[in-house]
Amino acid sequence: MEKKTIRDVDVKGKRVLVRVDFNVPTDENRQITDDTRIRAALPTIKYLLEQGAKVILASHFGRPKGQVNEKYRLDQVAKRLSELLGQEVAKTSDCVGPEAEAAVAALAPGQALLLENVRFHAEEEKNDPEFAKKLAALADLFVNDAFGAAHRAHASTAGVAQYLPAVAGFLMEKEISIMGKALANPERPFVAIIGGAKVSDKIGVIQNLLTKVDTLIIGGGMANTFLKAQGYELGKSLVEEDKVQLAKELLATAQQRGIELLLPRDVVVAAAFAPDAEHKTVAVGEIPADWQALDIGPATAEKYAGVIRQAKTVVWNGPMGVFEMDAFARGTEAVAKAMAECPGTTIIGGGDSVAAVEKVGVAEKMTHISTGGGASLEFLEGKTLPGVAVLQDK
Ligand SMILES: Nc1ncnc2c1ncn2[C@@H]1O[C@H](COP(=O)(O)OP(=O)(O)O)[C@@H](O)[C@H]1O
Ligand SMILES: O=C(OP(=O)(O)O)[C@H](O)COP(=O)(O)O
Repeated sequence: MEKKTIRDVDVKGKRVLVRVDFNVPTDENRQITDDTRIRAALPTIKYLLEQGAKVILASHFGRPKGQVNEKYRLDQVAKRLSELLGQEVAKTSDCVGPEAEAAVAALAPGQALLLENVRFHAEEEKNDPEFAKKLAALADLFVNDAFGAAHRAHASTAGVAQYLPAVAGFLMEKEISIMGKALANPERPFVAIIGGAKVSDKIGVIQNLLTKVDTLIIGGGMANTFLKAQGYELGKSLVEEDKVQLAKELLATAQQRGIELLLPRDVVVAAAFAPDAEHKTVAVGEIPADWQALDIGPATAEKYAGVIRQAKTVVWNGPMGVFEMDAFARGTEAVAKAMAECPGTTIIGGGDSVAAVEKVGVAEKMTHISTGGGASLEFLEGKTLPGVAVLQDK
């Protein structure tokens, strides 16, 4: 369903409440270590300012559990945003109440302010209607640009839309249109690569993708459970014993539907789960009893890369191995490089895979890198995201 966006409404002179996801990583000195999410919201913010709107930004930051916590104030974010916009962005010390109301009343068209962390109020995550009403009372229009938080049915992501007309910002529009098109109407061959630690985290994603893709590539720790389902011995590798039966069913489903499901044929095994552990490449049938598989092997990586390069649409979520340790990062790097070489639509679904493409230095080569980890997973599961559902249809 196509959603109305800020292009479809008149915003001139209006007070516009924009929910953004400024939940950025910071270091121990509260300095922002990656401002991607702030940059990603700039097109929406700049457009609204240029159109003469009064822009009121709201975001969560961390998980302060409904209480004021100095560690989770948004001052650094307001500072960085001011630098990126080239204009001062005021910041309030609470997201509702007299100070916030006064700050909004003082806004001129073309000015922006950032409200304090909405999660300082327990009512936010409870999606409390009275709290949503207070937030809504600050504005004339609600714009949701927080794709990364769109899987949360909270007051500032969903509740406010009960009281204000609600439309999508440009980031939200981009996320749902690129990933939506890939799922609904992909150019084929459509290849999905799913990795990461556990099958249990991605059951829904695999099930949904098995109704859409031509080829499903599986790597990372979760591949072990599938290999176990095929009868291989995995030694000390991470295997979810209680998911082996499910893996068998998923393998059968793929076969029935004529979907190619690729699993590792060789793996890098290590004598211990450590960066400097002794390691070697073996065929999947030859994993020593005391060793563990921590990466896909070179033959598997080459096979996967070949399939990825030929694809017209590729979606990737989750690393192929323990890529944080250099010795077990080759498989993930090979997938990242193949994605960069693929001339089709290439989509990275958040989480660790984003870190992997950045490490390899190929982030700019991707068609789209989602700003949401959990949100993109739920999107790929085919779920309706609450923060999207509340927006007006076109
Ligand atoms: N073979 C493996 N054995 C153990 N852990 C693995 C293996 N392959 C990948 N991992 C781990 O999986 C983690 C990422 O999993 P996950 O959180 O599911 O991915 P994402 O964040 O991309 O969704 C990484 O920390 C990585 O080290
Ligand atoms: O960082 C986020 O999620 P992500 O790590 O899954 O991308 C979002 O800002 C959502 O945060 P939350 O998981 O505390 O609701």
